[in-house]
Amino acid sequence: MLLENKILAFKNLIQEFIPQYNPEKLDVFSGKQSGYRMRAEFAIYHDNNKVRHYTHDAQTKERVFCNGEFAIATPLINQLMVAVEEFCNNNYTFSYKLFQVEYMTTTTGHAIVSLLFHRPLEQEGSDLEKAKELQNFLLSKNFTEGEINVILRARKSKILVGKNYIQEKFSVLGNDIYLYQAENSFAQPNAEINQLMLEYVAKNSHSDKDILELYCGVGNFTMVLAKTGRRVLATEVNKQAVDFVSKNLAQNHIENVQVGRISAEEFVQAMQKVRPFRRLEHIDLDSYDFETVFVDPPRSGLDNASCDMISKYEQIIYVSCNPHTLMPNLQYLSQKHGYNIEHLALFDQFPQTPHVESVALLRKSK
Ligand SMILES: C[S@@+](CC[C@H](N)C(=O)[O-])C[C@H]1O[C@@H](n2cnc3c(N)ncnc32)[C@H](O)[C@@H]1O
Repeated sequence: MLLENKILAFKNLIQEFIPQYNPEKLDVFSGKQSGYRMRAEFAIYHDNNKVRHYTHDAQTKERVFCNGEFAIATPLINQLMVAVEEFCNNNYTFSYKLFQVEYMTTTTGHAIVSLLFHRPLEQEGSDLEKAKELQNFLLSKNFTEGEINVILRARKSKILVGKNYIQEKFSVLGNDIYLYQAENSFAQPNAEINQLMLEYVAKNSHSDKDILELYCGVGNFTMVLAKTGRRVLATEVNKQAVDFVSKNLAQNHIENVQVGRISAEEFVQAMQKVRPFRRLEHIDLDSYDFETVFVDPPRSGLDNASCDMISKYEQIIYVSCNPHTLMPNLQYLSQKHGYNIEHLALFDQFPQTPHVESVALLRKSK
């Protein structure tokens, strides 16, 4: 889908849900049209003892084979895909129950290749050996000077050769940010656009008081908010992601952030003192003086209780990957809680697809 059409669709939603906002004030950020996807997953088709990567066409739902020809993915993913097929086809007794392969890459040249099987894995035997062989085979191709990590997964078992995370680097308004991105935790798929979003947030989140962050993942935005706010309380439901926030804070020498492993819905209850949570025992909630709330929810957006909770604060920064849930949330926050929508920005994080990312800046009307 062309960017112009996405902008038009976004502006139509603005007019439908928040007609008080002038759509011409929409900022638009775009980047590379191909080679932008840092992570991708493919299903595996078995064809006469050969494996083939495929995905589905979004419109026709038909299988599209894409060995090395998945234009929106990074060149490294495409190179790895060809090599993984070569290895699997030369080792078909290893790959015969393979059903999915996932690739994660960074701009710094690191990669994780995860192979998912419908069969038990031999932890000590040939599967471990094959995983090591695969890693050596991929490294021998000299696609990158970075690390290549290999993971085999099956029901209730996993074989790891290397690490389950890779280090990404962003440069935001002159500051370098290092970010471990972990297998099985969320990572923004488009590094170029993520960098633009980080800069946008850095420019618009200055606070002399504290910042509350919900849905922080491994701390992608947290590292920026730590620089723009006095203190940050970041929360996230995924345990592995929370562990990586701590690692990311440490590698960036950040000390003004606390992290809580709690769902956004439970955090609403914690703030309303409905019940105490052992997982928040290390945090003195009453010591925080929040001025800004930063949210980056999944596609489902925020429920009304979460909107009601965050509406106690002066400023809201809302990052969304789904305009169809963002807009009703903005309507609710402005109509029920008197927020002024100061700015909307659209980021073309997923060129050649209908999806967009957007950021809304809201402030309590005086
Ligand atoms: C769109 S991702 C954003 C992550 C992070 N802000 C980033 O930029 O990488 C949404 C995150 O919300 C987390 N999540 C999903 N449902 C949640 C919930 N009910 N409460 C708290 N976090 C949740 C997911 O694990 C994921 O890390």
